[in-house]
Amino acid sequence: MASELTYRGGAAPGSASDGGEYSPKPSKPLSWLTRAARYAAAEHRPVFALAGMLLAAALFSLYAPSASSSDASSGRAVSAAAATFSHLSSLPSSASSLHGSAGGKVPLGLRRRALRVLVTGGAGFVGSHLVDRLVERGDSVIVVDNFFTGRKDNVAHHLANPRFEVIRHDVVEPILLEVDQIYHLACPASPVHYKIGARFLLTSTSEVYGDPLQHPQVETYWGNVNPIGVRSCYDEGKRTAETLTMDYHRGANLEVRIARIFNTYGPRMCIDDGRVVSNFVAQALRKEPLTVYGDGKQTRSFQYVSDLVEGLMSLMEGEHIGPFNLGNPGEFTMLELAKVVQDTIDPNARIEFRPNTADDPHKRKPDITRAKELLGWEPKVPLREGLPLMVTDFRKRIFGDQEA
Ligand SMILES: O=c1ccn([C@@H]2O[C@H](COP(=O)(O)OP(=O)(O)O[C@H]3OC[C@@H](O)[C@H](O)[C@H]3O)[C@@H](O)[C@H]2O)c(=O)[nH]1
Repeated sequence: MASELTYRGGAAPGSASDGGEYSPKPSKPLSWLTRAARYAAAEHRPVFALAGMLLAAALFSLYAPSASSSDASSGRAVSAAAATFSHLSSLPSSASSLHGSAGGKVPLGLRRRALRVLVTGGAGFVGSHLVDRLVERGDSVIVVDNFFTGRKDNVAHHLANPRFEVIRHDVVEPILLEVDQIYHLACPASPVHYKIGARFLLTSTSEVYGDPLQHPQVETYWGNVNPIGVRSCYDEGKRTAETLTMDYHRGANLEVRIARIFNTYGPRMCIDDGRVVSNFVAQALRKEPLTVYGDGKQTRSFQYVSDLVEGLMSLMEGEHIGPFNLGNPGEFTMLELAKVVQDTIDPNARIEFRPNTADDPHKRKPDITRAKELLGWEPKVPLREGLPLMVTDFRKRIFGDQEA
């Protein structure tokens, strides 16, 4: 079934490995024409040359509409959440151009055309904040979410908006959608599933650095990950997703972007999924002790969700593939974080030490030089300003509106 929906572009070109012949984005677009003409002249077969020209004209007219960016619907690439990676790598090289078709800079004075944007995992914590910003700037947004961890409540305020759609769907299954951009925030068992023409942004993670031996972490660092440990499915899963994303870029000329997201917090975060900020905030509000794992001296860098959303959008709209670290370089030990939570919610909140989990990274802090220079992005909300905003939301959700 999946394969039927996968690739409808004609015969598969050769793979990149078969003698380097396959070049998804030919640097000399007319070289084939010269070769064909030489061949036709040498073989005295003008009829074949004529047929070749007709074929080229037909292909051009087929492709031309998707290259236009002046019209929202004609410029929209057909995106089919269908392909397995092996199928996707056989897409024709003309499926997308690297720059400009899906976003990009708009000259001053011209109104930016509205895009149709797919956000997988758009009912989740980060996804729903991203959806808010995309709707706000005038785009049409389609959310695909299986609601395993996402919540309808997170996007309920958009349901009456004709520019918003939500589809209950697991992204491991094929789906056909027409979009310009794809923000892939869902974290499925198997990674990218989209055929293409749309620009694809993978949300990877700081966990690709594992328990890092370099500090702070720069994007060029390859990481220190235990391949068989209890957290490997997440770490290695995201590393594989990065690999496949880049393979698609190189092999199928897919337009891609990769973000490595560091610890993020804010309103709408899952209350009970065990992350440290949500745990501490919920515990302090419920008058329970704050559970500090290990000695509490391990560090993390905490980014407010609106900063992350701005970073993701700058990455999607910009011209650079990445990977880019998106995180707040402000570094805290877990004991320091507990202190901020005490100061914000309840100075009398007790701390209880618990055994730490296996392979817990000892420290983590993003080097964001690359994002600053190439995306013009840096976080703006310090922990002590962002945390109270999250606390207001948690208070409402834990105790109900009346006690907020
Ligand atoms: O109650 C708790 C929970 C967690 N912790 C500690 O807090 C630290 C952070 O733990 P979290 O589970 O919040 O987050 P982690 O840094 O381990 O992973 C996170 O990082 C980057 C994201 O991409 C991942 O999605 C997210 O899991 C760890 O050292 C953990 O041991 C506590 O001290 N107490």
